[in-house]
Amino acid sequence: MRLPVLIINMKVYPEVLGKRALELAKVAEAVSRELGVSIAVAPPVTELRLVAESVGIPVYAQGADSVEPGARTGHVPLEFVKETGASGVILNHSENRLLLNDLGWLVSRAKSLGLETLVCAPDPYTSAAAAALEPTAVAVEPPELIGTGKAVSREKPDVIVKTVGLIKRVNPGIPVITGAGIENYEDVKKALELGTQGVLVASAIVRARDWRQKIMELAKALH
Ligand SMILES: O=C(CO)COP(=O)(O)O
Repeated sequence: MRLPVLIINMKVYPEVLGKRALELAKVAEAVSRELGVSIAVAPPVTELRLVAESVGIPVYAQGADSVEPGARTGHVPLEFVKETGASGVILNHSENRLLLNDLGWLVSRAKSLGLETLVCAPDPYTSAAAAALEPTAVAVEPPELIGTGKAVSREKPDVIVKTVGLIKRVNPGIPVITGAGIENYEDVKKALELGTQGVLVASAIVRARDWRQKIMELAKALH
């Protein structure tokens, strides 16, 4: 992924049901082109192929299961994510947590498949542990701020600073991203000032009345 980056996690909000996910991805692509900034999208799994085949910005799966292809009803193995054309996968999101063993397995298997990995973690020490697995990037997201509109960069700047410091000690090559409650231009600016290389945003964009306006506002802070 090109840094700094704005990653839009669409989750499964009703606002992105069906083809609306592709519409949002197209708005993100247009803004990325206009501003020349790096924007990635993570659509619902049911829309992954459609979005990956239709836009020229990086598309991430919101998750994957730690299973090999085979007799696994209802699971999503990494091989199936890769085949949709997605370029990466979000792992261990607070709303979809994994066991450490499974996370380690997924990160290394993704690497061998050529898929990028964004591993989420709720606090600085867990983030440092995630960095030890050598994913593409780590995203620190205090779960209590997710979806609240209270930005991690405003409410808990110490969490970001500590995470950046710890990860530097574990592996200085792993970029730190942050998310939770990010709402406006200032929240993104502050996150970057505190040493991150991007933000992971959901509700402020997905639930905005005007997607383009909100994505523009947040993306401009990456300049
Ligand atoms: O969970 C998040 C992104 O992965 C953050 O969600 P919000 O932007 O809605 O707080």
